[in-house]
Amino acid sequence: MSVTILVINSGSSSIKYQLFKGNSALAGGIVERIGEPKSRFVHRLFQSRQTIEETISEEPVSNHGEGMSRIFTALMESGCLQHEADLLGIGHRIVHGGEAFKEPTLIDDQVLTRIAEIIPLAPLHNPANLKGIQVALEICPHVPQVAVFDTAFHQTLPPPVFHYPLPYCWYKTHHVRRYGFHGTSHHYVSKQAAAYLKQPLETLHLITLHLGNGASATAIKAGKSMDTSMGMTPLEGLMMGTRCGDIDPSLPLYLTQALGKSPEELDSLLNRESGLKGICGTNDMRQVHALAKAGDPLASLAIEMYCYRIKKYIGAYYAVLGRLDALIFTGGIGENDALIRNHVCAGLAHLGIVIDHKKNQTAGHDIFAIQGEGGAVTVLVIPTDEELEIAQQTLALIQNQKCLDAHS
Ligand SMILES: Nc1ncnc2c1ncn2[C@@H]1O[C@H](COP(=O)(O)OP(=O)(O)O)[C@@H](O)[C@H]1O
Ligand SMILES: CC(=O)OP(=O)(O)O
Ligand SMILES: [Mg+2]
Repeated sequence: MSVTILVINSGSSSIKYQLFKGNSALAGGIVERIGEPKSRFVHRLFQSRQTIEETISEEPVSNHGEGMSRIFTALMESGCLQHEADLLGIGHRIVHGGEAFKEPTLIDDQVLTRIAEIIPLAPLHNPANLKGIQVALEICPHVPQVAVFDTAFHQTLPPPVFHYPLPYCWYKTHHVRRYGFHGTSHHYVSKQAAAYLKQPLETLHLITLHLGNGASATAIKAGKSMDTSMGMTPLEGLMMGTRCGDIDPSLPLYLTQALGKSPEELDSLLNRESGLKGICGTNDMRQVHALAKAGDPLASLAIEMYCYRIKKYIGAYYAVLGRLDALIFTGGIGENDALIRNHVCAGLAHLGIVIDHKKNQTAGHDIFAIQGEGGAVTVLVIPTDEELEIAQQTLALIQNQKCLDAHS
């Protein structure tokens, strides 16, 4: 049981987790609605990436500390862990690493302070991520803990891409720039694509589309992020489940002046009440399709807007890359939604993007190619696995550190 890594993704009201032995996930789950009267804890055991057992508990979980204790108890009771000391390390997803963190980092007091300093840039995500580290440190003070940042992969963005056309001093004084997110996912699927195509990542020009609740597109050249649709925060870019993505920056000012909206109301409006939900009332793409099928014109409009905006980014990133070897769909929608993939790719034959409708209907857990005849661009559906990527990066860093310690 020694090479076991626990991955924690701690959000404001939930903790997601997965326990890995090597590259195999043994168990995982989620504690959600923490602090609310109706919490829910789902614990699953896996074998060959399939769930073989699922336990659901609806007892209240009052805080993150209690949530983490429940996770450890479940891991021990199900025999996945005998003792905390069986863990070689714990990897934490941290959404915002600012400019300070370009790679996975071993957590110490100084790192905790620096993550806390970045809170103003990611007020929705970083406080909850920090909380996850704090409670994991309380439960496992002797297990090495590693922070893996969503922003790290995008630290290669060139200056003309990451600067906003705003007074330059804001960058210097307030770190105002584009950072990009979902980097762990974009990085993971780009490596998977290279392995599938049997070509070195360094030779490939790729566009990766992470379409989950949050959604982002990235242009990747020679394994490096050259542009990405999210910006200083995960609000910029594509239309998302509840986030608006790109809008006229004057709009919040207009809403303040015309409707007297406060900053808090605007934050909630743009982050939680917009996107698919804002247009047709639900952020669940499956429900959007059901509504559209039943004749709801706003659900059809939401689907068209969603796909149109992705198409625009594909065109822009094609121009950035100069050549496109593969277009990659991932995330809950990208992996499962043939209709969205079809709408996104429709009319892009002039860019070499053509879909085979039969192949596009494939469903499964593995990578599959869906390009059709005459399409010069390979189109791939690749299940993302941010947790596995975090586990691998955590393990690599800890093993490297052990080597360094042994030689010092
Ligand atoms: N079979 C499916 N068909 C269409 N959409 C799906 C399917 N399964 C999940 N989704 C959509 O995926 C989205 C959530 O994606 P996911 O990557 O799980 O999100 P998160 O960003 O929370 O990790 C939701 O909009 C959900 O409706
Ligand atoms: C950064 C971000 O948008 O993450 P998520 O998709 O998990 O909300
Ligand atoms: Mg996800």
